[in-house]
Amino acid sequence: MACIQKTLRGLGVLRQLPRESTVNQTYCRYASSYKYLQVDLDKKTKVAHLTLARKPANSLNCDMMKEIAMATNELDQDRDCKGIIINSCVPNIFSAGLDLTELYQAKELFFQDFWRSLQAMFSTIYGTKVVTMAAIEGHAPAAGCIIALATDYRVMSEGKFNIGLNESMLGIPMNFWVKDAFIATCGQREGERALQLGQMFIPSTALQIGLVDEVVPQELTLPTVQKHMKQWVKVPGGARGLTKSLIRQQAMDNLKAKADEDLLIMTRHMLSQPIQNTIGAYLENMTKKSKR
Ligand SMILES: CC/C=C\CC/C=C/CC(=O)SCCNC(=O)CCNC(=O)[C@H](O)C(C)(C)COP(=O)(O)OP(=O)(O)OC[C@H]1O[C@@H](n2cnc3c(N)ncnc32)[C@H](O)[C@@H]1OP(=O)(O)O
Repeated sequence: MACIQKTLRGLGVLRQLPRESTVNQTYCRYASSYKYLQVDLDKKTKVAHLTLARKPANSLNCDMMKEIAMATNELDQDRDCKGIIINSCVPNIFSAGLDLTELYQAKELFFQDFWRSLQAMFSTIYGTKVVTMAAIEGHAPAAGCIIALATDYRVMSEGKFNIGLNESMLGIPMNFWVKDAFIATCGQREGERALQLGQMFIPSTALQIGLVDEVVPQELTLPTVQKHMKQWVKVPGGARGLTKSLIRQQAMDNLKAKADEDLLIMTRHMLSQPIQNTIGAYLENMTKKSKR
């Protein structure tokens, strides 16, 4: 975990985090400092629920990504926490991805903070030693999919939902750590196809390509994740955690070593006029759609 904290500090995201939860009860809430999350730790089961709570679509603004990194880091350090379930309180939407309103016409300094927060959110979830699982009860495009990809196990709801990395379709070129996470999960061939095409998948196809581990009726999504979590946290934490680090350390090291380069490249792309025009047009379409 020292490694995650170092990365977060390096990325300028880690501020003063409370070392321990303030309430010493069986069911403990870390709520006080979070605006866009609900974080509950059940000290009996040692499982936390980190619920994305930014209506209307859980689009990830800069502050929300910082909160997710901080909450994950806080839980990682809590001896009473062995597992984190990430879910959403917005019906039918896990997360709509990056907040396009913050990306549109962003100033360079703000964008840098934004992108570092995205890097930190991913690396904190990806690098935590505790078990992480995603209950995807709705759409999970782009950065919504990235949150899910960073976890250890993903259960998605049946229904007319989409998950995937549609960046190419938005004119946004893929970057290395998202590509690596996708390929580590779905394989080289699927990566070549899905990432170039910016493909989004319905739940059954996401299951076929290994992007999610299970698809179940919506009302069973969270209970299914809770059931798996119960099993995973029974495995001796030291051995499991070290095994997880062993598997993920190379990717973590790469991200740390090349975070500045990633930021430079993405700043150039994301603030370029063609991508800004695409984001502007996309936002206009979304506004028109919601007025209908
Ligand atoms: C580049 C390197 C690789 C990866 C690094 C990470 C990069 C990631 C890039 C991104 O994440 S870009 C964002 C991509 N996201 C999307 O393309 C999804 C856009 N949204 C949708 O497709 C839909 O909103 C939905 C399928 C998620 C939900 O559909 P529906 O239930 O019909 O809701 P609405 O479309 O009416 O949306 C409700 C509400 O939320 C606003 N909204 C939705 N998505 C975003 C967003 N990404 N940013 C900001 N705001 C968003 C939408 O405008 C509506 O707002 P109202 O005020 O009109 O209610």
